[in-house]
Amino acid sequence: MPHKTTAAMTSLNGGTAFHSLHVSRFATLLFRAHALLYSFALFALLLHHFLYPSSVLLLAADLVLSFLWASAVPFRWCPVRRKEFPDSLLREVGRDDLPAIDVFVCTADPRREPPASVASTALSAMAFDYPTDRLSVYLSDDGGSAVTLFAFMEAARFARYWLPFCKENAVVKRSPEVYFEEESSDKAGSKNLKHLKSEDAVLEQVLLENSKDVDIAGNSLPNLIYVSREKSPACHHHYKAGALNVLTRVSGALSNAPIVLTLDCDTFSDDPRAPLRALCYFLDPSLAADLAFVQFPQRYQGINEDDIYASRYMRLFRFNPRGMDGLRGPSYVGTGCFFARASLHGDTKAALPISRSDAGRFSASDDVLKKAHGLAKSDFEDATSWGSTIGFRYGSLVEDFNTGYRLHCEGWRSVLCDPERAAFVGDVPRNLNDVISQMKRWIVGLYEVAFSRHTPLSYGIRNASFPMGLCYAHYAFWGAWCVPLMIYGLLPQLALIQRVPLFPKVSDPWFFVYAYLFLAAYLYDLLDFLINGVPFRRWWNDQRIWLFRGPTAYLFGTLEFLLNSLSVSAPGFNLTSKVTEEKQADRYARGDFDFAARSPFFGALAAVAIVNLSAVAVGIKRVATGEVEIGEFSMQLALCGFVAGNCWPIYGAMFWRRDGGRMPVRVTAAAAVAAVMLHMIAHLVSAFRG
Ligand SMILES: O=c1ccn([C@@H]2O[C@H](COP(=O)(O)OP(=O)(O)O[C@H]3O[C@H](CO)[C@@H](O)[C@H](O)[C@H]3O)[C@@H](O)[C@H]2O)c(=O)[nH]1
Ligand SMILES: [Mn+2]
Repeated sequence: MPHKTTAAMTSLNGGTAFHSLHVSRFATLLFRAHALLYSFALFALLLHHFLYPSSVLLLAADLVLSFLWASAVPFRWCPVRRKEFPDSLLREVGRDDLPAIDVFVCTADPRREPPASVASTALSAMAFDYPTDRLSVYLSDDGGSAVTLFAFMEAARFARYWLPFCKENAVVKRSPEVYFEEESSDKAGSKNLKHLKSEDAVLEQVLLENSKDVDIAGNSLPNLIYVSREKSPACHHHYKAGALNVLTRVSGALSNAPIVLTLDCDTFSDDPRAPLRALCYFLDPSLAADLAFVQFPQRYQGINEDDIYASRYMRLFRFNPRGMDGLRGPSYVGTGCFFARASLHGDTKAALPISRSDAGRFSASDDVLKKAHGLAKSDFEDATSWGSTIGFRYGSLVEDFNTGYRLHCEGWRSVLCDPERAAFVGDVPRNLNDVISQMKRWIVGLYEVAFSRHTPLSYGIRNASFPMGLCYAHYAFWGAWCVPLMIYGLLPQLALIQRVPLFPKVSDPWFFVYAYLFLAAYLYDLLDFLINGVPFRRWWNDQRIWLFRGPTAYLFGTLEFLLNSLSVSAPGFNLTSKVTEEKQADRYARGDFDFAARSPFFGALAAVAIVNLSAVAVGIKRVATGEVEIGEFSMQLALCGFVAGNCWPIYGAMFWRRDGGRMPVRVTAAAAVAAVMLHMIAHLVSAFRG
């Protein structure tokens, strides 16, 4: 397998190159050839539907599949890889001329996001290999928790030892929690967390000030500021986007750095030179004029060997961004992203390029603090453009996706910074229910963009370019996967049991269209993973989880969005827990699926699994007894065999596992009832038609 492709190297920066761009000709050509053939086959498939109509549902499934396939083409059309040369940057610019950086860290709930870990994330950013007189770290605490504030006071003291220690010993892992690999003592959940109470709940506290505080070696420390914005029932607080906008304003008053880095509370820095890498782009005059953000991919720690829940999101965070980078730039993924502040203020692009020596002046005088206080009040944004045309955008649970998308539509660009060694590392949910819940929230948020007046299908295509609009449409309608997955996961199986053939016989030439479409899609996907050095088993698990999302995250997300649209329910941000119970963690480390929750997701998943298992059993029996001819049902049999094979962990969890990760009996029973009902409906329908 060719791991390296021919690389064309272009220097984008006239004199000293701060970065380079590689276009992989081989991969591009290979994909375009594949895309051409595949689109012919898709046309043939649709033609077949019109010549020999078999089922409207299958037609609907194939139409959605075709849309999702076509909208994913731009991701592979001309992917690029970049490289940064921070040493060249330092030689050219010099440390004293680097622009100031404001780092934003968000946290929301001390029970789900242990304050010690959050503080560790902040410390890892404070310890960046960067002049401390132009580095400020802001924490937004949406939980308004006294424990978090206390943890940050301790962190401020600890920084006096930690920063010189890192620098003297050239430590690369600058998250103390990760460095010491200690289990933080209060991870198991502290019950009596006090919430801060002050007159109006806004609380801002400057914990470290560069001009005053020094470490034990006498060097100055970066600024560290704790912010807890005011929340009131009268105003929507807009979740993380609201928190980020408060930080944007508060930091604007205090330090006003031209570069802003956003981090989730679990995303620690694992490369102290990450800011320098981002600056390789921001300080390149040929890019700077319209560069809104430099995105590092989301990467994670603690994923098990085979990555059973496909937590790496290879397509989402690794492959697709490279493709978008060859267009107008990758989407914003919420963390590990450096912004040009000007782009957040909706400033005209003339405000850029960032002046190199824009050190920003930190001031925390009483006047400034008073002003900042007002900026964090809950009603400050009333009748302003915050969240609509400036700052992080509101109206979607995926504020990151929405914000990046809108910036691209406004003409800004972005760059993917994807060094070999992960620069930022975060946590993944370690039980299946959390994994699915997280994705369900994303699906709802993505639909909110899909069906807004800024829908990528028209607004996006018009404003961000045709291929960018398609990429965004692909994501925005991600939940639509539930249509083909549910239909292909149930209909052919139920029809098999009712003796209704749905697909061409093996002897029929049309059979090859189906076979080709399935195999080519699967093989190409596998190739994508293998070329990128991902072992086969991880790919296998990835496609399995994709199937599992059909009756769970995709379906429930779609239904939830529908209910929200009808105002039956309202969107909510269910925070991903960063705490895993010990037994769950053990199961995850062993690579055992965790079905312990009494979750409707598992009920739906198990129902589909039971239908497929029964179809396999009945189908094999019928073929063995000569009741049906195998050629007529071969595709239906192969399909339920394939799905049932993928469902193996579900059968284990229902029938023979005895450990804590097995499926609750109630869930299994509910699923069995649902499966029986599906069979009855199928029976009635076929009786009615026959
Ligand atoms: O009201 C809120 C809700 C969340 N957060 C913070 O937002 C971050 C992300 O929340 P998390 O529960 O970890 O969501 P995930 O789904 O794991 O996060 C992914 O998806 C989010 C929504 O698209 C992005 O914001 C994140 O960057 C991205 O990593 C965390 O630091 C939270 O503390 C807040 O500050 N206020
Ligand atoms: Mn997260």
